Amino acid sequence: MRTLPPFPASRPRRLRRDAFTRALVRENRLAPEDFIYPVFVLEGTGQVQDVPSMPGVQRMSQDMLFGVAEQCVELGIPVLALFPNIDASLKTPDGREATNPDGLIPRTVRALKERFPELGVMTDVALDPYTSHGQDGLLDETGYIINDATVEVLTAQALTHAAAGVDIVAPSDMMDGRIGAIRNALEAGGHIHTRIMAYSAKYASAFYGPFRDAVGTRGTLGKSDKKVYQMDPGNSDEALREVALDIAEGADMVMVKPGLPYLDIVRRVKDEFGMPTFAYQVSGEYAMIKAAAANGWLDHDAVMMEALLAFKRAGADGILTYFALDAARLLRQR
Ligand SMILES: NCc1[nH]cc(CCC(=O)O)c1CC(=O)O
Ligand SMILES: [Mg+2]
Repeated sequence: MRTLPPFPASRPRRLRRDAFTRALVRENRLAPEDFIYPVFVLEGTGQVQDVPSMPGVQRMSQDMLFGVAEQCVELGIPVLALFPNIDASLKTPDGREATNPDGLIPRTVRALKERFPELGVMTDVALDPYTSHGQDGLLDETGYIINDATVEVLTAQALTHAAAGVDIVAPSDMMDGRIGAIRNALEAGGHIHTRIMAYSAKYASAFYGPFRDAVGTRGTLGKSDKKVYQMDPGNSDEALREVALDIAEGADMVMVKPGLPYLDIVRRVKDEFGMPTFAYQVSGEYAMIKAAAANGWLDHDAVMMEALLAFKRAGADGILTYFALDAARLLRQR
């Protein structure tokens, strides 16, 4: 950092005096194009269910999702991220429904791409919504989550989504080597345009609770955790190794998750690799802001925009956020 002329030549407050100079020198800005909107999909028609731990978020059937997709297009939100709420009767220990070409997600992808070709669609590659135990992979007889056999299923799942026409697959499982396996299979299958957004540095976080309500894995997972594959919250250098591996294996974009408590990781990843870098403002972060605002303890819109701007300042190119519609609407009004 250059040495500055001392006070009173330097008066940093000069540039803060008026809104016009604040705007002129502002280093980071939010735009609707920064957002990816995660949505929860259900079977059926005309279905809309509130998620109590995520006020303002609803699971909905495909037909109800079209209205949301339309709003994204109107507001300039570039991508919808789909997460399924799978019927309990379809959950098995091996999560085989995840590779059903006529499953809920492939059908939803086809329907969305047909009606809204200009809207990007991203899908989650992971087994947790499909397994009867709620883990993101297959278990051995001791209950350990097996890596390589899981990668095979994830690869089949990603191919199923690609065949349905998805634009971006986003493996959120944290198995080793899955990015390379998926990339090779996509190339071999002629899906050369399918982008991979890798959940590269995904931590074993307690902030995912409300999401597990939304996809219905809170019950299946029970008291188990995901610490044998998701990262330890104490680690930072390890995130760089994870990101390096995913880039080497063929990730187009990388992600850090959760968001706000992990902005130091976002900054390190962006500085080290200069890759398109995303952050996931997860369900627990959303729920905290909603709960405080509902109590009148925080100003909802102000805190929402400040938190989202903080991601940009930390170096994120985009943010997965349940606030996408609200924030994009506010940005429109300004
Ligand atoms: N593959 C599971 C998955 N994909 C996205 C989230 C969390 C998203 C959120 O909390 O908003 C999770 C939860 C988990 O790992 O248990
Ligand atoms: Mg990894």
